Amino acid sequence: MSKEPDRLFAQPLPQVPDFAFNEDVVRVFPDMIKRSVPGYPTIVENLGVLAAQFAQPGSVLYDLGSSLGAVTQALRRHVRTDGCRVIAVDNSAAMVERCREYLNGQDSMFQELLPVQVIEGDILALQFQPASVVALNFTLQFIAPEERLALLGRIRQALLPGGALILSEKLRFNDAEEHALLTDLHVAFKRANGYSELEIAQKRSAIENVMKPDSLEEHRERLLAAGFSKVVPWFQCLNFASLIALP
Ligand SMILES: Nc1ncnc2c1ncn2[C@@H]1O[C@H](C[S@+](CC[C@H]([NH3+])C(=O)[O-])CC(=O)[O-])[C@@H](O)[C@H]1O
Ligand SMILES: O=C(O)C(=O)Cc1ccccc1
Repeated sequence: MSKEPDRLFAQPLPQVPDFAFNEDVVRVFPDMIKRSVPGYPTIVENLGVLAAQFAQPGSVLYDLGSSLGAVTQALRRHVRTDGCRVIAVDNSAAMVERCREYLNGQDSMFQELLPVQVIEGDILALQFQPASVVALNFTLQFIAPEERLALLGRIRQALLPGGALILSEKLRFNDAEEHALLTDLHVAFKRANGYSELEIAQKRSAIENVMKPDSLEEHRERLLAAGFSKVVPWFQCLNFASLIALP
C-alpha cells in the first residue's frame, strides 16, 4: 500500500473543486481514509469476519465501490467457503488500476485465496449474480439520493437466503444537537490525525456537493422499503456507522 501522506487540501485553493476519485486521490487514499474515517480499520477487518458468517457455498461476494480493494482483501483473508468468488466494482479507472496491482500483490503472498474479478463500471448499471455477501463500504453516500432505493432493491433481489448486505456510511442526525456534537468530534478526530483547520475546511467544501449522508432512520426505512427484513447496526464510531441488512 502507498504510504504517501494526504496533503491534497493543505495549500489554500482559489476555488475548491468538487471531490473526485482521480489519480491524485488514489495516490494518498489509504492515508486519507484512515485519518478521515473514525473506525475505518476496525470496520474493514471485521467486515471480513462478518462476511465469513454469511458466505454461502458457490456464491458471489460483492465489494461495491471497492476503491483500492481494502474490503476485498479482508474478504479474502477471512472467507474460506467453498466455491465463493469476489467481484469488486468501482467506476474510477485510477482506483481500479491500482486495486488490481494490490490484489496481485495479495495473490503472490498468500495461497488459496478466493478468486477475484475487478470490474471498472457503474454499480447502478450492474447485472447482479446470486450473491451471499454485498459490501457497500462508504459507497452509497456517493450515489445520487434518488438512485439509492432502486439500487438497494436490486441488491436485495440478488441476495441468497442466509446472506447479508453490509452497509457502512457517514451519518447525519435529525437531532440538531446530536448532529453538531458528533460533527465537532469528527473535526477533533481529523485534527488529532494531523489535519489543519484549512485542510478540514477545504475538504468539507470539496465533498459537500458529492457526498450526501442520510440518517440512521432514513437508512433503516429505505432498507425495509427495498425488501430487507431486518436492519442491525453492528458498529458506530462518532458519525460513522455500519449496518447489517438481512434479506
Ligand atoms: N456509481 C458508482 N459505481 C461504482 N463505484 C462508485 C460509484 N460511485 C462512487 N464509486 C466509488 O466508490 C468509492 C467510494 S470510497 C469506498 C471505500 C472502500 N469501499 C474501502 O472500504 O476502502 C468512500 C470514501 O472515499 O469515503 C470510490 O472509489 C468511488 O470511485
Ligand atoms: O473526510 C471526511 O470528512 C469524510 O467524511 C470521509 C471521506 C473520506 C474519504 C473521501 C471522502 C470523504
